Amino acid sequence: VFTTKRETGKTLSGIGLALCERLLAEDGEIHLCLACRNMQRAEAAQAALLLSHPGSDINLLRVDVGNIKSVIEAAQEIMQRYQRLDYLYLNAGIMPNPRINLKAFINGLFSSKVISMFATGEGLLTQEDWVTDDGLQQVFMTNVFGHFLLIRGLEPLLGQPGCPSQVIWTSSNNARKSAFSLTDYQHGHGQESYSSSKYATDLLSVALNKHYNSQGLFSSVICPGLVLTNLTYGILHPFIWTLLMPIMWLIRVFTNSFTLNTQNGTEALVWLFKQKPESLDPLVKYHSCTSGFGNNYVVPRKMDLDIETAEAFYKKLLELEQNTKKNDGVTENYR
Ligand SMILES: NC(=O)C1=CN([C@@H]2O[C@H](COP(=O)(O)OP(=O)(O)OC[C@H]3O[C@@H](n4cnc5c(N)ncnc54)[C@H](OP(=O)(O)O)[C@@H]3O)[C@@H](O)[C@H]2O)C=CC1
Ligand SMILES: CC(C)CCC[C@@H](C)[C@H]1CC[C@H]2C3=C(CC[C@]12C)[C@@]1(C)CCC(=O)[C@@H](C)[C@@H]1CC3
Repeated sequence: VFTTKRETGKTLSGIGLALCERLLAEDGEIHLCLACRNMQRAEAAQAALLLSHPGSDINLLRVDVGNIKSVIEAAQEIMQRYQRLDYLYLNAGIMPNPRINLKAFINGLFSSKVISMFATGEGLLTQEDWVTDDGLQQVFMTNVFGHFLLIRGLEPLLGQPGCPSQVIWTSSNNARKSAFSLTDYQHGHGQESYSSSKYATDLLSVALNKHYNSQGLFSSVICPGLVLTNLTYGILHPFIWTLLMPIMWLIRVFTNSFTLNTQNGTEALVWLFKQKPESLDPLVKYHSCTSGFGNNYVVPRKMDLDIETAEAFYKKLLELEQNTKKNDGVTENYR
C-alpha cells in the first residue's frame, strides 16, 4: 500500500517485489507499505528490500484481498497509520488452476492471429474458480472487488487539496470484452474468470476516473506483459519455461509483450510513478514492452471498452458494497 511520498506493493514476490525494488531505487525518500496476506513472506520481502536499500522506510500490513473483513480491517489500520496516500498499487492477482487449450494453441500457431495469440493468450487458457466464505467468486473478489473495497475504505486519504493520488492497477493483455458480462460480472458461469476479472479492472478504472478525478484521485491500468512468476509457473512448470526461453526470446522479436522478467514487467508501473496523473488518458492501458534487443519502453494503447458499460459495472459494485455492509461483510451470499 503506500503513504506520504509514495506507494503500495500488494505482493511480496513477483512483479510486486520488483516494483518495490525499482521504486526505492528511483526515490530513497519514499515510505513503502507492503500489504500482504502472508506475513512470513512479507517479512522476507522487507528484509530483502532493506538489504538492497538500507535505512529505507518499509512497513508491513496484513491483508487478504480475497476476504471482505480483512480488507475492511486493513483499510481502518491504514487510516490510523497515515495521513495521506500518494500511490496505491493494486497488484495482487490470481489465476487458479489454469489449463492450456492445446487445440486452440495449435490452430492459433497456423493462423494469421499468431502474434496476437502470443501477446494476449486469448482463448488459450481456462481456469477453475470457487465461491469464497463471503459468497463471492474468488477470482472476482481477489482481482477486483477486494481492491475496490480497499479504495472505498481509503477514500479520505486518496486525493487531497493540491495533492493528487494515483491508483495503479496491474491489469493484463488478457482482459477480454467477450469474457465479461454485466449480468455475470463475477464470472460464476464461465471458465475465463481471469480474462473477465482483468476486463472488469479496466472498466472500473475508467469509472473511478469519472467519479473521483474532481477530488484528486486518478486511476490507471497497466499490463506488465508475459512475466515468469508464480502465476505463470501455475500454467507450465518452471523447468519447461526455462527450456522454452530461446523460443520466447525469438517470439519477443515479433511481439514486444514478452517482457519475461519482473524487472522488465514493472516498466509501466515505474513510468506511471513519474507521471503527472492529470496528464494521463483514462481510456488508455499502459503496456510494459521489451524489444528483441532487451530494451524496455512503455506503449499506451486505447482500451476496447465503452464508458456506459464502465458506469453500469460501477453501479453494480456499489450495490454489492451496500449488500456487504448490510450483511456485515461475511457468510451471506451476495451474488
Ligand atoms: N505474470 C504475468 O505474466 C502477468 C501478471 N499480471 C498480473 O500481475 C499481478 C502480479 O502477478 P505476478 O507477480 O505475476 O504473480 P505472483 O503470483 O508472483 O504475485 C501475485 C501476488 O498476489 C498476492 N495475492 C494473491 N492473492 C492475494 C490475496 N487474497 N490477498 C493478498 N495478496 C494476494 C500473492 O501473495 P502470496 O505471495 O501470498 O501468494 C502474490 O504476492 C497480478 O495481478 C497478475 O494478474 C498481469 C499480466 C501478466
Ligand atoms: C511460448 C511458448 C512457445 C508456448 C507457451 C504457450 C502458452 C502457455 C503461452 C502463450 C502466450 C502466454 C500468455 C499468458 C500465459 C501463457 C501463454 C498463454 C498470459 C495469459 C499470462 C497472464 C497474463 O496476464 C497475460 C498478459 C499473458 C498473455 C500471454
